[in-house]
Amino acid sequence: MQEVYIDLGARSYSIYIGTGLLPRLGEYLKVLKLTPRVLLVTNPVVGSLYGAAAETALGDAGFEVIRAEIPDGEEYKSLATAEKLYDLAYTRELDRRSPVVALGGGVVGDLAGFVAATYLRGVPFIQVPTTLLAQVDSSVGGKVAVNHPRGKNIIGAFYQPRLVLADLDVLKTLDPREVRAGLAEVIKYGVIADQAFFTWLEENLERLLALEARALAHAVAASCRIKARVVQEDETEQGRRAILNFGHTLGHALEALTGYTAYRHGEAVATGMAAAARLAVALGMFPEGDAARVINLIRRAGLPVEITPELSTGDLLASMRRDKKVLAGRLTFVLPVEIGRVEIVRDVPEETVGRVLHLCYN
Ligand SMILES: NC(=O)c1ccc[n+]([C@@H]2O[C@H](COP(=O)([O-])OP(=O)(O)OC[C@H]3O[C@@H](n4cnc5c(N)ncnc54)[C@H](O)[C@@H]3O)[C@@H](O)[C@H]2O)c1
Ligand SMILES: O=C(O)C(=O)C[C@@H](O)[C@H](O)[C@H](O)COP(=O)(O)O
Ligand SMILES: [Zn+2]
Repeated sequence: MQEVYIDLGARSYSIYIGTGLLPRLGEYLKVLKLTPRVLLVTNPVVGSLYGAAAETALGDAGFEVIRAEIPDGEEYKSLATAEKLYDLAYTRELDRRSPVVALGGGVVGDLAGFVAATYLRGVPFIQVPTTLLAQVDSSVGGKVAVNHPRGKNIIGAFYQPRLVLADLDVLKTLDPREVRAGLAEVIKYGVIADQAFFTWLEENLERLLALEARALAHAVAASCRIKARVVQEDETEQGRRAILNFGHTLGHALEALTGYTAYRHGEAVATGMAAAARLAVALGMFPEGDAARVINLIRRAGLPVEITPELSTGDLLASMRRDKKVLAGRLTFVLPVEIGRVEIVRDVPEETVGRVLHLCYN
């Protein structure tokens, strides 16, 4: 088992990564000084696979579990779904020390975290991420949110979990498409912060696609360490944290413009990272050979590097103008200068962005 500690003063916590952790969920919660009633938020897919194990673990430790299953899908990461959870929490008399436990991927985690941040102005929140993407990214760092129909994660908060329990065993039941989507965010860490990790990914990608245990453990822990470092430096994204948004300016536009149903988040980010690499080359910031390495690794992971043709450049630009990184109307991108280092670039000319987007249609 590996522990990654994220040092945020009073909001510090540990991320535990290893096998056999889900059956020990109750033990981990017991030391957090909570009241016994737990709201376990999951979805029908994860609930049928792991809900019973989580309930047994919590029950054995003396907790009373109220299980809430939200429908599966990004389109349900919404205020309407959150409202249903508020109703349940109120009806079942959850108090200020009743924990909300998210058992699922990033959709469950972001939504449950948003409810935990806002119900009674904040109750304890625990992340039990069950997708690769959630273990390497969404369960860590405290961004919780729901989507607006037109904009991704538009309604949200910074609200740190008290604990993250990443059990690698649960990744065995993931659909291969979800493994690939998770790898997009893993590749992101190599590009933004760690050239050696990027090279390791080039050399070990097939082991990860095959869910080889040692490779997975390394990739999850390395990713969490990078994310922890960035979040410790800039918890509420006043500046540098935005590097974690590499590939997301276009990625979020693709998700929102397709009604949150066409792309997995990781697939949209993969397309956005390929476009950002091309944009950095067009701006003379990033060597063409390095862009080719980034795009090639994304392709090898079975992820898209081209935009679905029916989305127009105009619609994409309009959506990207509403990105959260935009200040005073200036389009903002996270762009690589070398593998392992990115810069936050404001005022990228729209004409150049439009030209690069054209290169991204298949
Ligand atoms: N808060 C953050 O910092 C952050 C970071 C990255 C992504 N996100 C958000 O995370 C979301 C994407 O998360 P995701 O990729 O995990 O998608 P997801 O939550 O939709 O899960 C993907 C699919 O896998 C299924 N699933 C989950 N665990 C499983 C398991 N162990 N076995 C079998 N099936 C399983 C789910 O039911 C779902 O169908 C997006 O909303 C994105 O915006 C947030
Ligand atoms: O933790 C962060 O910071 C990130 O940007 C991680 C991203 O992978 C994630 O998709 C996040 O939810 C995007 O945040 P947003 O502020 O652009 O909505
Ligand atoms: Zn992301």
